Amino acid sequence: MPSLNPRQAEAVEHTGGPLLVIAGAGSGKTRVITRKIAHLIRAHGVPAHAIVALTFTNKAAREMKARVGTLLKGGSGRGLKVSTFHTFGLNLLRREVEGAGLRLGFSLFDAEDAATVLKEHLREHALADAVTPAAALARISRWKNDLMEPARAASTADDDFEAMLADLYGRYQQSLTAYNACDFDDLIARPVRLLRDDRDARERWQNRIRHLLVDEYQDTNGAQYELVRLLVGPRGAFTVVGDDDQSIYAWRGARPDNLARLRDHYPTLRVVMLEQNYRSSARILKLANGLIGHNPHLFDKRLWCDLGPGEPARVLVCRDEAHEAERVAAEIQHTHLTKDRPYGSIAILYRSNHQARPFEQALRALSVPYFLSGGTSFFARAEVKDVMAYLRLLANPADDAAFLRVVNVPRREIGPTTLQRLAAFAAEGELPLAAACADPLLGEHLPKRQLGRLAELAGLLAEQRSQAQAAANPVAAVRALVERIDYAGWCRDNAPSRAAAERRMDNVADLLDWLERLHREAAADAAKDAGSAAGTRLSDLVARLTLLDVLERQDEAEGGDRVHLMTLHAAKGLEFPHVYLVGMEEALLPHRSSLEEAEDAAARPETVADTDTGADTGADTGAGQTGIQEERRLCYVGITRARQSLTFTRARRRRRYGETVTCEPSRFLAELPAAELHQPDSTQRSDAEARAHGSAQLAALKGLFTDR
Ligand SMILES: Nc1ncnc2c1ncn2[C@@H]1O[C@H](COP(=O)(O)OP(=O)(O)OP(=O)(O)O)[C@@H](O)[C@H]1O
Ligand SMILES: [Mg+2]
Repeated sequence: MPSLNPRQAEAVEHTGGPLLVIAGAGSGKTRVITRKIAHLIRAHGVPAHAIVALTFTNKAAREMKARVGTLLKGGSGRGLKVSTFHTFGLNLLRREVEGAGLRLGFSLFDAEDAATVLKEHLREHALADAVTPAAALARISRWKNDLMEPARAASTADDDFEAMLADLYGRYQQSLTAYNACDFDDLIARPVRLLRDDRDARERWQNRIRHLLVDEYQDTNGAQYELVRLLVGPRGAFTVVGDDDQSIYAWRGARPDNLARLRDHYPTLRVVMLEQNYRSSARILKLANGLIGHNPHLFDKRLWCDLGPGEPARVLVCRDEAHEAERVAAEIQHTHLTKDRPYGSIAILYRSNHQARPFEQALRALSVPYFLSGGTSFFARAEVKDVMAYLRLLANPADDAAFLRVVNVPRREIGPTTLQRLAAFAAEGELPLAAACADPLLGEHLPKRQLGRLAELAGLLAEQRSQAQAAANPVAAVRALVERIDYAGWCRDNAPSRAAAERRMDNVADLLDWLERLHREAAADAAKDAGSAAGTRLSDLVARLTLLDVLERQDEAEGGDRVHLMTLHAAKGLEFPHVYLVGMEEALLPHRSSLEEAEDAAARPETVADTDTGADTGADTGAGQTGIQEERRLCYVGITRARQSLTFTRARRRRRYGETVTCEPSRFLAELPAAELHQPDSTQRSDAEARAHGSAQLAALKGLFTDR
């Protein structure tokens, strides 16, 4: 098997039973997955549609599909299912709608929709001061990720507060059922429940899937663990690959000990460790190993490489965030112009989205093209949410969250009192709000004028809905609706400027075009996959759209030679020749929240003693350290993205909430082996600035030639 080392080949060829590949960053875990898929199809004749590969981001799924595509020439990979866990769950629910306790055309609620539902319940029970919707949602999410139903959550609650949240959880689930909606966590929890309780469904799926592969397995949560187990069944034909040192989703319920649990559940589990790193130079690897050595480990791993020592890593100390950004931007431009370093080979990685802004400004000022993953989501924009809400209502008339969003967009003069009466009436009759609007009995509760407005809205929705259902292309009906409500006019009247109004309409146009494209794709899929009852219903399109996060969308616009800007979370699994890991300061990385957790723990006398236990191993195992450990893993993920060069930066001061604060260097810098780090002394600051100046001149010169 070419270009696989013996261990990798062993992992690829072991196709009969359960297999775990546990290995450090850059050791070829993802390569094992793609090669194995190709091997199963080519050498074992497994049909592509009987293989399921699961990842955590849309980008990773798409890349994997593309890689397998190049390995398998000539269409034998068609029908292969590579997707995120959530997309897989959605597809399963669409095929098993009734068994899963849903009705056709169910809605997918995002975090904001879910918060709207919770807010209603909090208000109704006068709990708005007790807990925020976001905090309640986080707790509910953890219960769901641990597969705890509301009743069990209530019976295991330790105190009144937990009991109150468990009660809220129950009400929230009832609302979702009434709205015929799922939230993101349900996309995993519902399939698990279905497969657990319904033997026929379970056998159907187990027969359908001949081999299941999971990348980044360390980030699976309890529900995802169960889902994998139920899908593979007793045969256990699966391959999972992971690295406990790269587990960075504990805050979302990820359980790296899922790696260890596998051994208990599958006694025949084969474990393969990979130790050769093919990605990074020796110095980068030493830094990575040095840092992660401060964490306790589930598995002991050694990583080596034969790529040579490489360049020393640097730490640039900057005055403030603007200086940090300018220095990095200037250096990027300089190396691009003088060393022909492609912009696309460079990544700027940071802990939190808000850190991106100064870098965007600085790069723009130097006309360096860049590409930002994440940031304000396309789907968080008001105009996109408005049109999406209309879409959702057309797809699912019971979607009350969508109804409330658009009832006065454009303005219909339907006031809060009217809405409250409508809601009370709807609740009494157990009707969705949109249906209540058209109910003949509503007239007893509302004055004529208000009634007329509501009826008009209901009529509009019903009419467009039947058009959407009748049309071969439901997107045309959506376009017609946007025209009919004169959404463009509403934008003009409500945007702060004409330019802003145009931008909003551009986004709406983008959304519609995109929907059109998805519709075509879905139609093609349905034609190929005759077993799917999915078709191209509007609700499918809406659900697909909701699942695509901003990364996906922006990836489409990617292309061209651009610097990558992204968070450490988004960078997982990726690699870049040159990496800038910026904002290496306490409170940024490690993130403030993890520091607070550590402080809280230290303040509790009974746990203080525990902090000593890690001392002899050098590992950070003390109380309150789990957050810090996760931050350390994030830093490890960042370092191990780099192939050739790695540059850390930090600022001495930074503006935070409107005031300038002094910043401490990140503790992680001190944990790195000093011999591998080069810290140019601060007089070089002016150096970088001089370079920036020189670069600007060079750029101007280059421009002179290329413009002609
Ligand atoms: N046997 C090999 N020969 C040559 N190159 C390899 C080999 N195995 C992996 N690589 C290369 O090493 C790099 C890292 O591989 P890959 O991304 O699969 O690692 P990984 O273990 O999944 O990393 P991460 O933990 O960051 O996800 C890739 O560029 C890949 O093409
Ligand atoms: Mg990988």
